Amino acid sequence: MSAKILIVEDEFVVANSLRILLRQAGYSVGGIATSAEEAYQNLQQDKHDLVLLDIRLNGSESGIDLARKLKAEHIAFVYLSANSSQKVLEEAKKTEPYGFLVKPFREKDLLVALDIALYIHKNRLESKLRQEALLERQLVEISLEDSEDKQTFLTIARAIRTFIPFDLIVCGTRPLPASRFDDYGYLRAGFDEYQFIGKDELLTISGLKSDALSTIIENSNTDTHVATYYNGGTTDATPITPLQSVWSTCFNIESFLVFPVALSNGSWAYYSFYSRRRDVYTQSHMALLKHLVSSLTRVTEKLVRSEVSSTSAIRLSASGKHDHTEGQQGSVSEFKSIIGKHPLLLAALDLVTQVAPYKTSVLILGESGTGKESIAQAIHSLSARKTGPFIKVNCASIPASLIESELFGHEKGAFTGAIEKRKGKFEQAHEGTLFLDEVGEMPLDMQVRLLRVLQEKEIDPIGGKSPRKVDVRIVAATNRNLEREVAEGRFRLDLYYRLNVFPITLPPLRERKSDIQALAFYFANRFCKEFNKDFNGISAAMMDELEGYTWPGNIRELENVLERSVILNDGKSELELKQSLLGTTDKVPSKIEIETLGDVRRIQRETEREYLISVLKKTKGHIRGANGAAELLNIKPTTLEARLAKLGIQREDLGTW
Ligand SMILES: Nc1ncnc2c1ncn2[C@@H]1O[C@H](COP(=O)(O)OP(=O)(O)OP(=O)(O)O)[C@@H](O)[C@H]1O
Repeated sequence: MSAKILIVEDEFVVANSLRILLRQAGYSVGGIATSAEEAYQNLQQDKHDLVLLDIRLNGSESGIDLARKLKAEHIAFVYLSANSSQKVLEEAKKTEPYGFLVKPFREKDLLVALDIALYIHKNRLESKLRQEALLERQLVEISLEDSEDKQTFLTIARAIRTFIPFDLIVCGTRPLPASRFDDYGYLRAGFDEYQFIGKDELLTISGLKSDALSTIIENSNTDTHVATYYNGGTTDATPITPLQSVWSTCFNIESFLVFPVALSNGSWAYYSFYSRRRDVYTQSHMALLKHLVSSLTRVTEKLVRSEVSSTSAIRLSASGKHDHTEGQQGSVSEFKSIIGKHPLLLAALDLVTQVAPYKTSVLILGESGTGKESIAQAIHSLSARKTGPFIKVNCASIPASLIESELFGHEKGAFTGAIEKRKGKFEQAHEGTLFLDEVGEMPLDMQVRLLRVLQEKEIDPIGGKSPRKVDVRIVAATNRNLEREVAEGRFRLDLYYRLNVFPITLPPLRERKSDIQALAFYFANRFCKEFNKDFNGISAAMMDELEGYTWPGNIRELENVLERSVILNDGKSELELKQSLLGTTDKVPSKIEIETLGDVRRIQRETEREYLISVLKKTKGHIRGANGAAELLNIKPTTLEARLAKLGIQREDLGTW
């Protein structure tokens, strides 16, 4: 059955020619609307698969206003606009369109954009519906479990977090008498680590006296309405209550969302999701909660102990002594080697758990060394394909002439030098995951072939007689800005959309500096074990410098710095930087140009080289034995020899002593 499309366009001539074109291409056109209001009526009367949307429309609402509603209702839409100013594009981008075409466009571009939009929509919708059904089932199961209230709330929080991100989740009932404060919550302290926050904790963290908190509560009996809040403003202009202000200030909150649930005894329970990031909450989060309201009510009834007091208030049992930390870091074992608790990292890991079980293609974006490969591996390990192969292809390192045979394989004799049949990476990854690293570097002609494989799910080995079916999940990664690559003609738009079904962006290390210490200790421990040395901590000066540096090479660079520090350490004292990261000591010229990751690596190598040469000079070139360089450095002679070879250090470099 052909997809049904609604055209929302205020210029009749344009709309009519679109209608003709779409019908010729085999689509069914449900109607033409000239304003957002008219479009809305159309959509309520009739189900459409996709909306083609102009930004400037008749009436008070723009295409972008309409898009927000479409997004909340999971209706696919593609913008068609003559307006491509940066400001409009940015506003439009926030609505997460399925495509954007700038008028005038070619017929071919429109048809490709529609094909891709419908593909993405089908994939997103399928995974969303499966996930919603899963969450609904989880909530029902939680409502049947026999556990204590605090634990029940934590289980609810854990189930919801991949759908509605939060750094702090709070629940409470209203009306709330000033004499009693029953709200409580969990602060997310790691991927699966939560800290309980009740009245005592809030008083300690806020520094408020009990009386002051009571006054705040008296003035905070919120109305029973749904709202999202952005950095001080609210979606419906309702003022933030003093109590919400306290939570926000104490935990550096930038945006929050409140969802009330009506209880059978006439009172209300409130769920508040707080985030340290701006503009996190959207209408689609609200739509999800509304969709789940019956299972959420059921589980909330269980959560709220019906202890009807004289004021007929409901009490949430959050009193008594509490453990401060519930759950444990890394209970999802696939994440055990992914260190960090920064909200940006946790948000990315939540997306990983959300998408991993499905076959959906994933595009991992992030600068070099941010952990893209580690995340690709976690996606594989969390999927049903985990027992199948995980095959990596680095698209940047294969010469253009070999990439086709590398990916698709060849038959014996297919070309000069093909002395035997060879399976390509796609076939090797059958029933597993193919990780296309640095996909932005793939030559354009290979992009066409890759797109065909993704569409047809079959490969054509070079010299083969017929195509072969392959069942492969694609996870691609790039450190390039693919949108810019598309704009500059180096990356195909259709492949971009096909790969970008589920993007996950990893933050650079300089944006998650609070993780540097944990990462540094993790790497220090790992390398000390590897080099068989005792770990005696990291000096305060070194830690200051690690935290002050901007890390152009991200986690990989930090890992290298720690490896070098461990090698250069005597195994008896704290780790130190033998060379400033900022290149400020006299060994490195102060006006050193550090522009690329290559520069960073070069400087690291030079520093290590100089240090090892200076140690070897002290030992008069002796590596082994008592007072040899290996003993001074407290590493195995074979390890030192391997390092010397890697750094190209030879006897001549030591000069005379
Ligand atoms: N969160 C993390 N915790 C601990 N180690 C990490 C983390 N993220 C990455 N690493 C380590 O940092 C190094 C670089 O990570 P990885 O190779 O996954 O980065 P990448 O983004 O794929 O790099 P590139 O773009 O250069 O291919 C690896 O040794 C990896 O194990």
